[in-house]
This record gives sequence, structure tokens and C-alpha cells, in this order.
Amino acid sequence: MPYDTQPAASHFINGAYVEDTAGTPIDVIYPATGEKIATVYAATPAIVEQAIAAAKSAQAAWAAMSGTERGRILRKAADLLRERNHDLSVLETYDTGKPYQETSVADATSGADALEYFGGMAATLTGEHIQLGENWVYTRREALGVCVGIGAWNYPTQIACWKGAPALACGNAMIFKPSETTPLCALKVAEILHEAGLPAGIYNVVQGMGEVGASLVTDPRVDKVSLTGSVPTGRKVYAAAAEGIKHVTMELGGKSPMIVFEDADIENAVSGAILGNFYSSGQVCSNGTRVFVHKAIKEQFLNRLAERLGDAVIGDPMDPKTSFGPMVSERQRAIALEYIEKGQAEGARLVTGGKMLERDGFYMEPTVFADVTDDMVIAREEIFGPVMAVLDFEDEEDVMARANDTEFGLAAGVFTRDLTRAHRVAARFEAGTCYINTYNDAPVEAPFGGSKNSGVGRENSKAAIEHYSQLKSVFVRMDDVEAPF
Ligand SMILES: NC(=O)c1ccc[n+]([C@@H]2O[C@H](COP(=O)([O-])OP(=O)(O)OC[C@H]3O[C@@H](n4cnc5c(N)ncnc54)[C@H](O)[C@@H]3O)[C@@H](O)[C@H]2O)c1
Ligand SMILES: O=CCc1c[nH]cn1
Repeated sequence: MPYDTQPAASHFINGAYVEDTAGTPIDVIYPATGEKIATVYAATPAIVEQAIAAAKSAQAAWAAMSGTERGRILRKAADLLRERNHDLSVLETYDTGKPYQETSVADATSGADALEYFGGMAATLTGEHIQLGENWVYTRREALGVCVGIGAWNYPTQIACWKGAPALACGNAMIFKPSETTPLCALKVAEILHEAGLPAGIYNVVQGMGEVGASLVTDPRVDKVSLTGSVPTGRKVYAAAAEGIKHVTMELGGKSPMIVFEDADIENAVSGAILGNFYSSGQVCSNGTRVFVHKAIKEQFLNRLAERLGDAVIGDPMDPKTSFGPMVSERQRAIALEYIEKGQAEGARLVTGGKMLERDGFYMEPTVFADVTDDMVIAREEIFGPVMAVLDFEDEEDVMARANDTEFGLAAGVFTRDLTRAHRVAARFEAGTCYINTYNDAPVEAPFGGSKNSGVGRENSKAAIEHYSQLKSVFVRMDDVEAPF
């Protein structure tokens, strides 16, 4: 291994690496080869206790610093992330298997954007003055306290920053538990935040599986939980958080629709469908995996899609020319392959792909099914792999109803040259994040998140501040207090 991927220790608590080998060992596997590249240990109850105690005792002093001071540290961390983008991108590639071509532009850079954006905003977080005649009320925007972040495996650096940056900007402390599949990158985020001047205890990382996450969520000292994960995990975490009446953000799964009308620019629509199905080997929550294509252009769309997929460079993710890497794990690939079998069994037409690749690592072909119908399993369930379902339509009213006929509501997209139709369709989508003539953009300035079963709350943008702070109203009376007796 040309890079040293073994971290100094498994956890980062109170400003330092901490180890406890009594925890369950977790092997970190490089998805491109199947080799073990590191071992970390799941947090024991003693480690969880250390992390919560450290966060709890450090938080008040952090919240008492001015927003300008907090923001300066976050912005310095953003600069360090950018300076080290190459090494961080290499680590992200080892952790996830995503091609360096992607990680070098979409992971540490997206994390840096979040730290810079919320760092810049920290000094602007104020309450308001409300005059009531001679009397008045003022509001204070206050931190929630100790926040727990729990991550999925597809964007480990981005998720660690998208949760950490707004939490810290608002004066909270965070304990972040990465996915057990990709435990490496969040440790680097913690290291860099501390190098930038973050006080010890404000951003901690603990490793582990679901039980570790559950023990954090149920601790009474924890005030907020932000999960990125599947809907079934979201249900459990939301219920556990509800028991303690904790604040939550739930960034969950999806089965998002993309509608391509007959007047769409086909080349752009194909690009959108590629980005929305095959970027990160299809492992993006907001992917538009139900592609509704107008019957008049369906064959043209499919032919061009198949041609463009022929240009995908599948191979060593560290090679900058590689544009399609392995799946994150053998298990995730097996899940995707099972769905492909189900699609074939249910009569969908396999246009391209469908097989695993006979080589080391967890590679499979980018796969497109056509003639998919709404009732097929591949059109209803989240696959979280590179499997696109193309469905036909002829009528806008009909396709809108079908696009919205899902338990999920994370994202949705429309390709058309008719602007009136584009905005009408976007307004009718039952989804939190919508796209017109583009797909899967996720800039920090815009709210990101889902409706229906895809989630609660929003990440990024000014909207995230509402989910990491609370308002206190202070009533001030200038005249006498009138009491009935
Ligand atoms: N909406 C978004 O922003 C977004 C982004 C990325 C991924 N996702 C979703 O994430 C899923 C894929 O990720 P995954 O397989 O890691 O998801 P997952 O639900 O299996 O796990 C997510 C995290 O939750 C933890 N966890 C599991 N059980 C828990 C429990 N009972 N209490 C506390 N924590 C628990 C896991 O250890 C992991 O860290 C997909 O459904 C995808 O759509 C959503
Ligand atoms: O995986 C979901 C979050 C996301 C979407 N686009 C980039 N990151």
C-alpha cells in the first residue's frame, strides 16, 4: 500500500487519538482489491463515556466564544482541507473505492465548502429585538449542546463536515460516528479541525456499528442527533431520539424520479441520467434511479445512453482516468446484483450491464433496464448501486402521479426546454431537492434534504442553522407588573 492508511488510533476524543483494543475489531477493506488496509476497534462503553464527557464539559466555553472566533477556526480548517486535498482524496478513495477523479473534486472540497460557509456565517448568528410598546422582547440564538452525527459510507468526509460545520458554527460540540464500512476519513477531519485551533472536546470521532450509534443517541446528555443512513435505520434512530425529546435531522434514502420530456436536450438529459445513476458507482442518496422517458424519444435516449456508457473507464480508482470504480463492499454489490436478478425475473429489458466483473475488488457493470413498470421491485425499492430503471410515459399528468407514487421524497429532476412546464413540474414534485435540466448538484449554499420517508430537516445553507440552534425569548418589562391580587 503506497499510502499509510492505518490511523494512529481508532477514536479521536478530547483533542487526541485514543485507543481501546477491547472493542470489536473492524477491518477496513479497500474496495478495489478486497485487501485489508487498516483495523479500527469499535468504541467500548468506556470510550463512549469519554467522548460524551469530553463534549459535555467543553461545549459551554466554545459557545461562549464569539461567532467571529469560532468562524475563524472553521475557515482555517477549510483552508487546511483544501491544501491537503490530494492526500484526503486518496484516503477517501481507499475508504470508499470511489475514483480519485471524483474524490479529488467532490469530497474534501465539499467538506471545505461547508466549513468555509458556516465559518463565515458564525459571526452573523443573532437573535432579534421585538418592541412591544414600552416593553420589549429579545431573542438569543443559542446552541443545542452536544450533537451526535452518524454517517453513511458513501461520502465519509463530506458527511463528517456537513454535520460538523453547522453544529460547531452554532456553538455545539459534536460526537461523530462514521459508518463502520468507512471509518478513516472522519478522523482526518477531526485532526485538521484541532490543528486549526478547535478546543479539545468540541469535535470527537468514535467508531463502531449500530450499537455504538444507539448508545450515543440514547444518552441523556445528548441534545441532538443527525443521521445520514437508510430509512429503516432512520426509523430506529428517530424513535430513540423521540424518547428523549431530542432534536433530529434525518438524511435518509430515496428512489428519486427523473422525467425526460420529448423536447429535452437529449445529450444533457443523458448526462443528467449518468450523473444521477452512475456517479460514485450509483451510491448517492439523491440518485434519480427511476428515469421516466417520453415514448417519442425513448429509443434515441437509450441508444445514446448505451454509447456514452461504453466510454466509462472502469478500473483502478487511483488512476485519474478511471471514471467508474468498485462498489463499497462485497455485500453492497451482492445487494445490487440481487436486484438485477429480480428485474430480469420481472421482465424488465436489460439494455446494458448486469454482471459483476471477474477481477479483484467489488466491481460490477453500470446497468440499465428499459421497459420497467411502476410495480416492479427495481422501480420501488432503493438499490443504492449502479442500476438505472427507464420507464416510458406519454402524458405529463400521468407521469407526475407516477413520479410521486413512492414512500420516498428525497430528490427529483426534470429535463425539458419548456420553462413553464419545468417550473410547474418542479412545484408538483413531492421531494425536498429538485433539479431542472441538471441533476445531483449539492452546493453548500442550497438546502439539501428529503420529504416523506426520506427525511426530516435540511443540511447546508442558512436552513441548517435552524436545526443546530434554538431561540430563547427574553421578555423585558419597563413599567410595573400588574397582578390580579
Ligand atoms: N439523504 C442523504 O443525505 C443520504 C446521504 C447518503 C446516504 N444516504 C442513505 O444511506 C443509506 C446507505 O448507507 P448505510 O448503508 O451506511 O446506511 P445504514 O442505515 O445501514 O447506516 C447508517 C449509519 O447508521 C448507523 N446505525 C445503524 N443502526 C443504528 C442504530 N440502531 N442506532 C444508531 N445508529 C445506527 C450505522 O452504523 C451507520 O453509521 C442509503 O439508504 C442512502 O440513501 C442518505
Ligand atoms: O449521498 C448523498 C449526498 C450527496 C448528494 N450529492 C452529493 N452528495
